[in-house]
Amino acid sequence: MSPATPERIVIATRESRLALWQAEHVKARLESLYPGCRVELLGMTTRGDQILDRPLAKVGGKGLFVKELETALLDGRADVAVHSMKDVPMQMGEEFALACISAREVPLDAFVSNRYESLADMPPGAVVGTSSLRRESQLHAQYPFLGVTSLRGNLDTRLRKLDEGQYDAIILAAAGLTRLGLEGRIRSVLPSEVSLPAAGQGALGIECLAGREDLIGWLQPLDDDDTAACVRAERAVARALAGSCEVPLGAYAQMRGGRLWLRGFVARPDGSRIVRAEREGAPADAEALGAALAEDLREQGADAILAELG
Ligand SMILES: NCc1[nH]cc(CCC(=O)O)c1CC(=O)O
Repeated sequence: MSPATPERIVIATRESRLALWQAEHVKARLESLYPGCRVELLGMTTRGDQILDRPLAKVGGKGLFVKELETALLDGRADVAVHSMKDVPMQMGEEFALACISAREVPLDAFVSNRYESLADMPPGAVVGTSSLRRESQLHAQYPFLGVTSLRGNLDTRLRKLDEGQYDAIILAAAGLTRLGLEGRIRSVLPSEVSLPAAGQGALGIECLAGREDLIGWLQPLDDDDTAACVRAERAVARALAGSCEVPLGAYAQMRGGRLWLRGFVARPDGSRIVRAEREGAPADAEALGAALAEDLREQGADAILAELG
C-alpha cells in the first residue's frame, strides 16, 4: 500500500539551464501540493546534450533527450522525469506513462536579433540561424531571399552565437526564453501563420513508469485538461506522419469556444512545396482529430514530401 501522500519524489532532469528551471518549477509545485514531501533533483547528461556538431535529424532525433532519463526511472534512481513535450518521442515505450501535461503559456516561436525588429525588416541575404527543419522550411517558403544556416546547442549557446555575430537573427521557442527570464531578447513573437509551432511546443510533461498508479494520482493536480487535449491532438498528427523522425512538420492546436482548432503542415525543407490543413473537433476526440488531420495532409501530398526526405 502506498501512503496517501508522497514522502519523497526524485525528479530526473537534463542539466541545461532550461531543463533545470523546468524541474525546479515542478519541484516547487509538488512541494506546495505535498508540504511533507521531500522532492529531489537528479541531474543527468543525455546523448542529445553531448552531440552538438550535427543536426539532430541526422543522429537519431528526439529520443536522444529522454533515453537516459527513462533508464533512471527503470532502475529506480528516479520517480519522474520532467520533459519539454516537444522533445518527447511521439511513440513512448509501453512501460512508461505521461502522468500529466501542465498548462502551457506561450506556444509560439520568437524572433531574436540584435539588428532587426522582425523577419520583415531583414534585407535579402541576411542570415537566420536555426537547425529546425520546421522553422527552416517556413522561412524559405515566406522569405526566400533570406539565408538559413545551422544553429545547435542549448539556449545560452545559441544566444552567444547570435551575439558573436555569426547570425543576423535566430528563431527560438518563446517559452524557453520566457522561462529563463530572457523575454527581453524577444524582438517579436512570430504569429502561427508565419511559424506554426512544433507538436507539444511550450508544454511540460511529467513521465513515470506506467505501473506507478500512486504517482500518476499524485501528479493529477498538475495536469491541465485544455493543454493536454491540444498536445494530444498535435502529437497524433506528428505520430501519424513522422514517427519520431525530424521532418519539416508543424502541428498546433488551440481551444476556441470549447472546441479544439487544429492546424498542421508538412513541407519540403527548402520550402518549395508546403501542404497545410486545419480541422475542428471535440477535445475528447483529440487523438482522432490529429489522425484525421494527418490524413488530410496525406491527401494533399504529404507522403511524397516525406518520401523525398529519405
Ligand atoms: N528543441 C529544443 C527545445 N525543446 C524545448 C524548447 C523550448 C521550450 C518548449 O518548447 O517547451 C527548446 C528550445 C527551442 O526550440 O528554442
